[in-house]
Amino acid sequence: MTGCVHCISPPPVTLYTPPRTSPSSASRSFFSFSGDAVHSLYRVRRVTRSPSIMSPKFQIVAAEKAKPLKIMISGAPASGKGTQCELITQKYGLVHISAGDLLRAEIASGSENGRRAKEFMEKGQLVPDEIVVMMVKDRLSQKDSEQNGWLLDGYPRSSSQGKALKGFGFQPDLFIVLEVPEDILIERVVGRRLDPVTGKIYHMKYSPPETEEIAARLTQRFDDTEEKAKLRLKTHNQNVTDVLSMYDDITIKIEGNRSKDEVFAQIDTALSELLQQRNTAPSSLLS
Ligand SMILES: Nc1ncnc2c1ncn2[C@@H]1O[C@H](COP(=O)(O)OP(=O)(O)O)[C@@H](O)[C@H]1O
Repeated sequence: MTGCVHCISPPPVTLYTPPRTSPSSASRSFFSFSGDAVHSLYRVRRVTRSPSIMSPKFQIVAAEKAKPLKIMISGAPASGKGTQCELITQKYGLVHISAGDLLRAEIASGSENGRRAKEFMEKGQLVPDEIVVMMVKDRLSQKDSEQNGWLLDGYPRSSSQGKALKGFGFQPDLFIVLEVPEDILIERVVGRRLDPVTGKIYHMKYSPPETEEIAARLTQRFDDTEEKAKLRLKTHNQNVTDVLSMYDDITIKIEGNRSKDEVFAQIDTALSELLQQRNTAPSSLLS
């Protein structure tokens, strides 16, 4: 990556000046925080010509964005993935890529792939790889995902999908697995509703809509009935062990049967630690 002294963008960048006694540390990275959001890591290195506008000998010569975070999240139906994804993307600025949402968009488009996908989704089964794999790959390859990092939700759900992901060169940094007891999952699924206007997810018992107006427009996913949720859960249980075994070394299991803030606090800690590790290992980070 190349850059120039005038390319200091985005703005919340702080100069790092290494101690004079340690010339070897003239190249280093650090976090740039703005409000609540972790924006990026930037490399600061020594420049040979010292321009007059900046008195230290060190300045940002390239607003080089370090490798963005690549996170996967998994969990049974209604384990809280959607809610946590919203909180994660708000704070970390990652692109949320939900396999289920991509498939629902495909159905809504009226395409042949969408029609076929719906047949499997109705039965709570996995949609065949020939439909899902390229759909997810294409989304991961888009510029925003490459630049900002991604949060992959509901993918991979089988070892063949995991292998395909690896084959395309997508290597996640962390695999978050939400664990929730089954009886609670079913109750969560049947009470779940979506506000099509705001995209907000409600639960008729645990987080009911604020107004009558919102209540009147709420929709339910076609596969959020008890019968279909049980089928989805069965499919999930059949596949989860295979997928977990592929990502043993980067998996964190989170107890999902807590308030959304408590669950997020655990995830947030893991992500902050991950970023911190990168901060203290700059060479591997920026290579
Ligand atoms: N990676 C995937 N591979 C195959 N089918 C998928 C995948 N992700 C989602 N689906 C299909 O979409 C349905 C809905 O998925 P999703 O929206 O993630 O909800 P949930 O995880 O609550 O079942 C699944 O039951 C399955 O039929």
